[in-house]
Amino acid sequence: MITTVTLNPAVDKTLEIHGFKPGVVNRIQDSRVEAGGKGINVSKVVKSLGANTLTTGFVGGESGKWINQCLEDEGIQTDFVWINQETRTNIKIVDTEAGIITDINDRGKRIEEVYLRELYYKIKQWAKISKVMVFAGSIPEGLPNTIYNDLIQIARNQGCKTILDAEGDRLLQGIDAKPYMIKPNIHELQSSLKVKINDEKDVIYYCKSFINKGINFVVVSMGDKGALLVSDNQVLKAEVIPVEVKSTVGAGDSMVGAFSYGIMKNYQLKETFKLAVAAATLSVSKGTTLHQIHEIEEFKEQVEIKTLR
Ligand SMILES: Nc1ncnc2c1ncn2[C@@H]1O[C@H](COP(=O)(O)OP(=O)(O)O)[C@@H](O)[C@H]1O
Ligand SMILES: O=P(O)(O)OC[C@H]1O[C@](O)(COP(=O)(O)O)[C@@H](O)[C@@H]1O
Repeated sequence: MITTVTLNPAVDKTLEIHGFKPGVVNRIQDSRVEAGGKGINVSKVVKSLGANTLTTGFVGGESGKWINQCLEDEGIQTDFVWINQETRTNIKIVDTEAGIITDINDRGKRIEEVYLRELYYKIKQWAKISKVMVFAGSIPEGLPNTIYNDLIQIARNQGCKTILDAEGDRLLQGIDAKPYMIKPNIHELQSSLKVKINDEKDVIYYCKSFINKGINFVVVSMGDKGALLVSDNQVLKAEVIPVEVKSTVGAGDSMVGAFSYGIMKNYQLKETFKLAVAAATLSVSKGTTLHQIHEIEEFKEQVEIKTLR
């Protein structure tokens, strides 16, 4: 089983506006709401691939109940810690004229110590029966900066392989706990390390520094420039598959979902990378809803992976 942990889930509200402009009245053409947050999106992809998945983290209020219900309806097992505050709503504005997406993410409500203790307990229990555990997304106020480091250690001590998708200090602190895999996007890599990345050689250089710290492999997604995978003895590059973009929200989460699946199944890295690019491409062209496995498989045929080293 694959367990995903979202410390800061969200109701994702997407607004499609043709020619969005700040400072004037904008008219919405179309809108939709989805259960979101990085780990939750990962679970949706795992479910689409046909594997069992459970999702945990903090939720509360009517939004929390709604998220929980959506996930259960999709066949995703849930075991959230229920807080006495409302789960956040994140707004995504899709400008259908310019093809630009603007994310407006709420910070999320403060988490009290008592809820954190409950989460630690749940992580330990689920890690015992999970092959892979995914930690993804921002952290709400009230949680220590070392939270991902602590949780990864708990999961690893139970024999679970871990994946971390975070940014800034949370990513760097988490890396010290030696997760099996990390997946920053190129912007997160730059901002976390406070460096300017000029080309692929730079990406590979920084990924190698993580490998030297005990990470098994690093995937850096680069939006419409594709993705790089760096391990101890391989550097792979995936080209992007040109598609009509519906929304890039959750594209990286789809990659992580497919990687967690491939790791659980002990697939070859190259094979898993193909699956991940296919899942991300499908998400870009159709959004972060549940997909059919054959739709992912169809894109997989088109994925080209080059071996750089
Ligand atoms: N415009 C696009 N067209 C086709 N594929 C895309 C596009 N943007 C992203 N992807 C695919 O999704 C993957 C993850 O996207 P990225 O935006 O880097 O992730 P994140 O959501 O973490 O920021 C990319 O490596 C690529 O395979
Ligand atoms: O926890 P964060 O960093 O605020 O991100 C939460 C948002 O990220 C998402 O998981 C999408 O991921 P990306 O922004 O990486 O595409 C949304 O579902 C959610 O609103």
